[in-house]
Amino acid sequence: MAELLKNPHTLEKAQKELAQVIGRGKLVDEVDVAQLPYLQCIVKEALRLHPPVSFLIPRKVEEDVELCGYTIPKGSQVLVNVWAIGRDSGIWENPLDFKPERFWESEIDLRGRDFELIPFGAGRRICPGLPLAIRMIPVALGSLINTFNWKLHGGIAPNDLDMEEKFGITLAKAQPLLAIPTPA
Ligand code: HEM
Repeated sequence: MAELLKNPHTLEKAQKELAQVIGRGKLVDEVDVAQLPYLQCIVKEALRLHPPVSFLIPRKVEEDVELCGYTIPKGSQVLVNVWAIGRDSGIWENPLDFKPERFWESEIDLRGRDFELIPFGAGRRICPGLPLAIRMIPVALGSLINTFNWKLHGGIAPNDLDMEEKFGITLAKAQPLLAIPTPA
């Protein structure tokens, strides 16, 4: 929601897609999501820039491993910084821009298959809540933006919205988002 309110053209584009596919003012149903590719791109882009779990569960290396020219000795603890991967300019063009369109023509998926986008982790300890989350996030977000018009509290201009983050076990917005809904 914060990124959508910071980037009103993206919000408008998502609302337009929803209006065309399910009709303005309606709640999104799980079956609608497959027909809402832009909404799905928004979810990917939000999880790329703001992964709620910024470090994966630590892994321990069971035997010496050679990886990309590095030797990782047996017994090492490996911490995977998903937050940094999502902002790596060697992988993403203009990584700090919120640009859901980067996923339009892309096959990159967030189910742990493409290591540049692993907000749910990967492998044996991948998040078991993934199937629930990837169904519920677009339903909840899509319903919020399709049934209400939104503006920032206190007349804050979109560009001035404070997006600072607070690191903890999960990543949170340092300043809570204050947004005002009016019925669509
Ligand atoms: C946006 C939503 C969510 C995100 C981004 C997320 C992300 C993650 C990540 C990154 C991990 C660590 C995976 C790894 O180290 O490879 C994890 C683990 C876990 N998640 Fe989630 N999660 C989400 C929602 C959920 C939900 C809805 C549930 C439960 C209903 C859940 C339950 C768990 C559990 C139990 C683990 C530990 C799994 C293990 O250690 O074997 N998560 N999650």
